[in-house]
Amino acid sequence: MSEEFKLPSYREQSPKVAERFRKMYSRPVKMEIKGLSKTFQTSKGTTTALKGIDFSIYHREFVSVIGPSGCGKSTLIRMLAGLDFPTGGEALLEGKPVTGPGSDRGMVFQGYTLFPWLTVKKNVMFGLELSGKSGSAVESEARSWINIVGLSGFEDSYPSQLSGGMKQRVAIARALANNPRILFMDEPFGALDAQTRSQMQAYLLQIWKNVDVTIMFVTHDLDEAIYLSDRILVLKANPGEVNEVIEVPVPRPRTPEQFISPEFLATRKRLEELIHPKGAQEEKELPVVRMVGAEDEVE
Ligand SMILES: Nc1ncnc2c1ncn2[C@@H]1O[C@H](COP(=O)(O)OP(=O)(O)OP(=O)(O)O)[C@@H](O)[C@H]1O
Repeated sequence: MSEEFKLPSYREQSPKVAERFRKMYSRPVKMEIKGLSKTFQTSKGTTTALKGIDFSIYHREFVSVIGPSGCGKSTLIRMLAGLDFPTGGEALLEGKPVTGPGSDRGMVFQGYTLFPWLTVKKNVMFGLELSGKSGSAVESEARSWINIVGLSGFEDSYPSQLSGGMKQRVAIARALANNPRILFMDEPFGALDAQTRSQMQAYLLQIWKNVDVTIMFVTHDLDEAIYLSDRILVLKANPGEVNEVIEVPVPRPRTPEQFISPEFLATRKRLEELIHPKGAQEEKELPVVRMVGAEDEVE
C-alpha cells in the first residue's frame, strides 16, 4: 500500500528561502501602509471598501494582493498610487506621506493604456519628456528600456501593430522609464490568453531581477501570485481587511516546473482555503434545460 501523500505546511521554508526573507526584512521599508481605510458614500448607504490596513513593503520586494471580488484590491492600489484618497490612515513612500500622483510611482493596468497615435519609442519617451528631458539622451534611454522588455526592433511600430503581450511590455517599459521607486500593477495580464500570460510572468520576473524596482501586483490568479511573489497579501471582503500575509516558501529563481512542487501546492491550498472557505458558498443546483434525449445524458 502506498503511503498517503501529505503536503507540507505552507509555512515550512527551506534554509535558502528563510535566508532570502531574512535579507529582505533587513532592507529599508519602501512603502508603509498605516491603518489605511476607505469608505464610499453611495445612494445605497456607506460601503467600507478597506478598513485598517497595516502592511510594509520592503525595498526590492515583489508583493501580490489577492482576495475575493470586491475586497478592495483596486481601491488599495489606487490610494497607494495617489489616484484616490483614504478616509482614514495613511501611506508613506520612503517615509513621505502619499498625497497625490507622482512620477516616483509607476502604474500598469489591465487595459492597454498606450497612446495609439504614438510609436512604441514615442510612448516610452512620453513620461521622460514630461519630466523635462529632451533630445537624443531621451531617445537612447527609451531604446534601452525597449531593449530591457525585449522589444528591440519594434521602436517604430504603432500599438495597433503589436500583440496584447507586446503592448503590456511597452506599458511596463514606459512605467519603468520614469525610474519609479515602486511599480503598481493592477491585473496587468488579465486580458491575455493563457500562453501569453505565462510568458509575460516569466518576462516580468526577469525585468524585476534586472531593474532596481519594488513591485505591488494585484491579481485574481492564485498560481500567478505564488509564481511571482515574495509575499502575498490576502484580503477579505466586507469590509476589506487583511486576512493573512503569506511568505511564499517556493525557492527562487522560479520556474514553471515548480507549479507542482510540494511548497507551491501547499501555498495554493492555503490560498484556496482563505479565498474560497468551505461552506461560504452553498452549492446550488442549476436548472436542467433538456435539449437531448435521456439516453444522451452525461455525468
Ligand atoms: N467609486 C466608488 N464608489 C462607490 N463604491 C466603490 C467605488 N469604488 C469601489 N467601490 C466599492 O468598494 C469595494 C471594493 O472595490 P474594489 O474595486 O477596490 O474591489 P476589488 O477587490 O478590486 O474588486 P475586483 O476583484 O472585482 O476587481 C466594492 O464593494 C466596490 O463596490
